[in-house]
Amino acid sequence: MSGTIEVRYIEESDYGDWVLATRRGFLRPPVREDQDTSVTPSVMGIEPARTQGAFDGGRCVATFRTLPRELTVPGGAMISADAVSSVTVTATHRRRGLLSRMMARGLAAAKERGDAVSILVAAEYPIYGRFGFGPATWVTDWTVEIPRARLGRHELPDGARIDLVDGAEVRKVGPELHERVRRLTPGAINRTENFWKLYTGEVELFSHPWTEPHHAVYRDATGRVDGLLTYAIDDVWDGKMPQDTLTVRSMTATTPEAERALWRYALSVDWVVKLASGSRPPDDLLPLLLGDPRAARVTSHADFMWLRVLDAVTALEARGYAGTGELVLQVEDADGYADGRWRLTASPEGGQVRATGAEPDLVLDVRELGALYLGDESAVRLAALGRVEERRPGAAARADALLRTPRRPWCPETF
Ligand SMILES: CC(=O)SCCNC(=O)CCNC(=O)[C@H](O)C(C)(C)COP(=O)(O)OP(=O)(O)OC[C@H]1O[C@@H](n2cnc3c(N)ncnc32)[C@H](O)[C@@H]1OP(=O)(O)O
Repeated sequence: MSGTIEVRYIEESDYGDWVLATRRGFLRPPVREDQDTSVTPSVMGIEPARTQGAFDGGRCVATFRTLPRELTVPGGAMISADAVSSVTVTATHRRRGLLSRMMARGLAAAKERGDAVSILVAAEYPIYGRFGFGPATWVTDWTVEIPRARLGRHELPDGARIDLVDGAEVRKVGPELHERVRRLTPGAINRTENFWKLYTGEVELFSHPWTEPHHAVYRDATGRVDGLLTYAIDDVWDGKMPQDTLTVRSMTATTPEAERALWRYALSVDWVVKLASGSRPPDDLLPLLLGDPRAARVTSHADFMWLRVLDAVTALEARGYAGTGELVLQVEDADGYADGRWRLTASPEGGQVRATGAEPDLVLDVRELGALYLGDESAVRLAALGRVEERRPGAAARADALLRTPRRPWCPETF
């Protein structure tokens, strides 16, 4: 019975047991006695005050933690986000309400701290809607058949260059580059020092054995680092013919020039016949950069970052709006956090949100607000699905004109 199981914030003395529980929950092989997992908590950046465990007879059987993150919203502002991670329940203890208990406590703590939203990367689609989260960003993975791509000859812009660098150099230039990338990318979050250590293999997580990747840095004519591509290449030969695949681990850039140049570089490495793009924004330049876009086949297209609005006023006032207009939204939130009827007055100068008694234009659950918030989902589409109720004709289209963004939001990493 879940009543006999204690759900609580952990202490340092729980670290070892808690880490083993996350491994069990994520179905990783059991740890042998001679294997040392003691470094894992510091690499993961565990903060006991934000880390819960469920304990049955003193043994950890469920895990849940949150990370303090800044989330870029449309318009370029950054809001404080409670990033949920390491959610597991051991197979013997599933479906007894342990996730529900940890989530209820986690969301209450985030609201109390003043976080405007909670975010997470969902392992499976059906898990988090019931807790008020909606899919806010999506990702597409492509596989490019390079011999069919018709890339043509191409030059770097005058004075620009691409250099292969080692992990130490990435730790020097990567953080500053990402600070610029994330300001330009609604849906992106800040990266910690630990992120860069893991990215470059300076430290390793016991659960993720490391293989050294290649790093290519794009510099513009002034020497400014505008892009970073990290990739691995396998070494496959068929008789005397190379059949290598280049797999992108990460690619971010601050300018379209850098992005185009890094894709072209990756698509023109000798011996490589296939490129696996990794998870990209669905409107990535990649397919249309090819002479034959059909050479890029979609290998996966799925929801990625889910978002739960905790404070409708702060969240909606923080983001930018392309158009000018007013909208009365009735947000239904069973947990009460974002519940209310809100009048949004938006213009390119910003948004103002006030509680109102006026008739609503749209009635929607907080999940749908999460899906709409970063500009990715369409209110017209949700209305057609019956998930947003349009009380005034044309209100969903007006909402789209205010909320949607020219490029789709994207979160470049799992957290
Ligand atoms: C942000 C991240 O870390 S994502 C990683 C999530 N973790 C995983 O996927 C690891 C494998 N799965 C698990 O560990 C567990 O199944 C969890 C954490 C997903 C769910 O934990 P549980 O304690 O079983 O969830 P809980 O009992 O609170 O379920 C609440 C409700 O959600 C439903 N639910 C929970 N998980 C799922 C799921 N994977 N698919 C569909 N429904 C689900 C339950 O059926 C229940 O519904 P009900 O109230 O109508 O009966």
